[in-house]
Amino acid sequence: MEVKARAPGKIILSGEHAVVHGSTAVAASINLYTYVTLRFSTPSDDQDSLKLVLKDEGLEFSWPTNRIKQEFPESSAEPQSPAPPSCSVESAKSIASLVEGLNIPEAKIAIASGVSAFLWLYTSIHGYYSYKFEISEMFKQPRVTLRSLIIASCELFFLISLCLCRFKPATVSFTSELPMGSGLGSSASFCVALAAALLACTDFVSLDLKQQGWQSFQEKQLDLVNKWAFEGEKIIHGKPSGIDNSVSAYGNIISFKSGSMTHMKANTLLKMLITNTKVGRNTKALVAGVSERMLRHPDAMAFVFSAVDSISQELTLILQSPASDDVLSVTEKEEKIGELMEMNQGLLQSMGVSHVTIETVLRTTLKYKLASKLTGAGGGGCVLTLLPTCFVVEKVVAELESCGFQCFTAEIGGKGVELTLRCHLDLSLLSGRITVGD
Ligand SMILES: Nc1ncnc2c1ncn2[C@@H]1O[C@H](COP(=O)(O)OP(=O)(O)O)[C@@H](O)[C@H]1O
Ligand SMILES: C[C@@](O)(CCOP(=O)(O)O)CC(=O)O
Ligand SMILES: [Mg+2]
Repeated sequence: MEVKARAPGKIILSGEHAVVHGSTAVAASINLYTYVTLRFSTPSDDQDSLKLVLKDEGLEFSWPTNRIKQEFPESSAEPQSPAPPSCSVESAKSIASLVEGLNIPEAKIAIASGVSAFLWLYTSIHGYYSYKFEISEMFKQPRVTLRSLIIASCELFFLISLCLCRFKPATVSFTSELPMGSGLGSSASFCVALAAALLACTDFVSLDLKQQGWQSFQEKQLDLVNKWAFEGEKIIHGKPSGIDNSVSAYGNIISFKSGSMTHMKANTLLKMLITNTKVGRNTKALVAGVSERMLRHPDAMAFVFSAVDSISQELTLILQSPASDDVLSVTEKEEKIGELMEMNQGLLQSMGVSHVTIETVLRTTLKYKLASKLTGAGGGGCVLTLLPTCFVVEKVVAELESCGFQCFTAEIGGKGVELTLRCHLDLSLLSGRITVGD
């Protein structure tokens, strides 16, 4: 049995950093995903360890399940509510000890926080919920077919093996279309995809085993995926606002303030060029830098955050206004959005999160009368450029790429996290190998 989940990355149209301090921000999902495949071991695998495979990095880690049990001795307390707990100091120490022994190459040390978030979500979700043990609906159907029998037996076999031990041996593999650490929310999509795959195996989530292809979660289940992913983001970001995991979980375009969000179907079709400066940076350090600046200049920074809030609120109104609004034509809307993006960029500069390469992108796109702003934490990473309707993009892309940057466009505002199940079963009674749902 294999569970595969995919969770999208995001762009922030306005409000990054300020959103951490309570301002409104507007973000949209993009059609670039992190994929996770979770496969619990079967007796024939003869594997008593938890394996993490980071395909893009060419890295593989593994922990014997006994070692994990040693670090996380059984908790006698039953969970009072399904709400996820935060990582305690004690658990953080256990995770650090599990990560320490891995000898992650120095050049790739940034992924240590991702590995820690992985261990936290894996051990917590395992320890917190019981695995589902329900006989397939198919048995209740009047017509029992060979296919329904195979799926039901497969399900039963899988569930029995899951229930036998607390930290189940498994292989968890990740691959992503998102450049890591560049402002497109790879950390959040990593946590959302993982939380979704893990929760899909618990009694909290019911999925249609008969359905092929990607399927979405019900709203209540999605809320839980989002809450767990937020706990994972805390391990990577330190102090996340929650906007990245929310947009990755729910998709769409969202207006987000202090944990509450408004989902928007954009009535204005926005086309954005994304330019990756390829300058690596770390969201945790940048967020901490803005907080320190706020401590040094609380009054001035309060005005900056309040200005960002107004920008995001105005942007929300424009995005929500009807498509055929006679008052605001498409061109007027685009001009207003571009201006708001430029104003936001100015405020991000005053927060100290721009970068010389970001400034180069801004200068280059301005030559073509295009408005741009950094997206995500800044300090390098990606820049957004609004492409007005009918704009021919080739020349500006060529100029940006001649500076060594990488340009691409992405569809925005699509679906959030989704998953798919694959069920394999060897039936010794039958001579051949039968694979169901593959
Ligand atoms: N596919 C992945 N595998 C392992 N770690 C990941 C993966 N994607 C993201 N991460 C973790 O998230 C970090 C990047 O997050 P962050 O600095 O917030 O940038 P962003 O979210 O914009 O990509 C990485 O350094 C790593 O620790
Ligand atoms: C800077 C911030 O607003 C967005 C960070 O996005 P990213 O990790 O750079 O993709 C932080 C947050 O909202 O948690
Ligand atoms: Mg991030």
